[in-house]
Amino acid sequence: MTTGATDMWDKLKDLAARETRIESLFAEDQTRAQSFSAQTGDMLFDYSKTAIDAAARDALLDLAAASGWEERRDAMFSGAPINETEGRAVLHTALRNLDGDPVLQDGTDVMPEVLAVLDRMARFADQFRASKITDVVNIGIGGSDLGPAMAARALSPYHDGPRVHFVSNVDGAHIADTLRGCDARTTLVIVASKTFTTIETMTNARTAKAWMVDQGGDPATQFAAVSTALDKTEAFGIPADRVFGFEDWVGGRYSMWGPIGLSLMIAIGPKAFRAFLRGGQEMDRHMRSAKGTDNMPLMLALVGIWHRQVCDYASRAVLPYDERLGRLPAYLQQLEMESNGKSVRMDGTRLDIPSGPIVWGEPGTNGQHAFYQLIHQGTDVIPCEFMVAANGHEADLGHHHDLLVANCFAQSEALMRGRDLDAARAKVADSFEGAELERQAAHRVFAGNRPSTTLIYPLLDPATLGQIIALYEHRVFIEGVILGINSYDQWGVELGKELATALGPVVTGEASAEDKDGSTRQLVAYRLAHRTSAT
Ligand SMILES: O=P(O)(O)OC[C@H]1O[C@H](O)[C@H](O)[C@@H](O)[C@@H]1O
Repeated sequence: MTTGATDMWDKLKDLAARETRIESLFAEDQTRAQSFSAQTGDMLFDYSKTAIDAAARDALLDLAAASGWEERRDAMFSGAPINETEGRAVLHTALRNLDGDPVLQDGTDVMPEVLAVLDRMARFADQFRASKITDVVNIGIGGSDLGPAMAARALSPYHDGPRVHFVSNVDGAHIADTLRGCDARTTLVIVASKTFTTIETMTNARTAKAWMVDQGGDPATQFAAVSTALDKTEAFGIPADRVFGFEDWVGGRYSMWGPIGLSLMIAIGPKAFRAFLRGGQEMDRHMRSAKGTDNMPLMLALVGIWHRQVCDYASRAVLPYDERLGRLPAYLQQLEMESNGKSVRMDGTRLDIPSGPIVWGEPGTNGQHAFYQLIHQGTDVIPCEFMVAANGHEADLGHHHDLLVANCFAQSEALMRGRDLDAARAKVADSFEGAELERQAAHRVFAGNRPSTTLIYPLLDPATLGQIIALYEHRVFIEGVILGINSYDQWGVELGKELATALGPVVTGEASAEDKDGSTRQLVAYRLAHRTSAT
């Protein structure tokens, strides 16, 4: 790290060491809520309930400027190979560039092909939406599963096509439980895999094919594929007219905007799918044009940097007050942790500050009755990222939504304000006295001063979901640039895959475990001793 950069981090650490009381920032600045928020369109991102004050924000903005994130952004959009360890461009934004402005990759405009594939997807989706098909089974994992699975659930009010199911796990339970509810004669299977080599997906795809043949369906007309590896889809026996290709400049966890989103498009229809893309495109435009504190992805990223790398909080909770965003935390886990969970910088040197945080969460209000205890009173500070719509889709259940919103706002207020010892004493004064009162009161103290942000929007419609996902993608990108890491590779997933391949014949007894460690040998021995069937 350069001396200048070290100084910036040191300055930020000093600013964090002041242990600012968040509530007092509101007392000092009547306009704090407005000035520590960013807005784009109807969407509001409020980060005023954090300890970031004007000095801290300026220092964070200096850090961002020094990282050269804007040049890096422009390089990304212009098709430069910013994924330097794999020598690839990062152009998932082209998939939502609906107006078709040229995007050059190696001197060739990718947009005609992108838009042609989108049109083909739409024709295909319309054809199956109007057919006898009752069920669509998307077989994929990681980036070939989480995006469409998350969005199909998020956008269920727009779902007017066949049922969609998502099978990812190599655990036979997943495909078995899914296919049990489907009729092989009216089911479309989409095999979604960027590489078309992923063991889970290929195993599930072969099982689904055998099931279809066995149950009277026709894989020749009821299978489709989404991949960058067209030779492999052909070898699997899927005719070219039912294969949707994309290029290696789309990372797996950034791929739901293109053909990987086919299952979603069949569920909600091409029009709603395009609205989703349009939302993403709007966020791209905002991220490319809004300056400084007006730039929502930049501010979301800087809040992330402040909490993880400056304040050293190890995790962040994503807490959507929206039941339909139940898979968003899992989606963001891949997006954020696979992108920024790196210990080595782009130049091969060691990262000497923390990598990206642990991302986790569940929808509210459910989490309130489960793990929020620790967020409020545990010894670790966990920055919370709340999100909520001003309106629900259930017009006749407006009172539910009122309660949902009230709970969301109450949590950020409670985290910030806490409850001091006097207030805790007052709570129990009627029931206890003396030493017992003190003891009981101590348990009811909330330290408060726990940071949170809130993202709020009118309604979770397709365009809004597109905005949210693109917002988080850009946040990950900017954080990655500031850390100096490559957010677009994932070498950390390789070793386990290699060892699993080697262990395949060991766990069936065909190969010896003798070169393994004692624990692995014990586990293999247990498995073989208790194995009831050889399949
Ligand atoms: O789409 P596929 O090639 O089947 O890859 C599916 C997933 O598996 C890999 O192990 C990567 O960790 C993910 O980034 C990827 O999304």
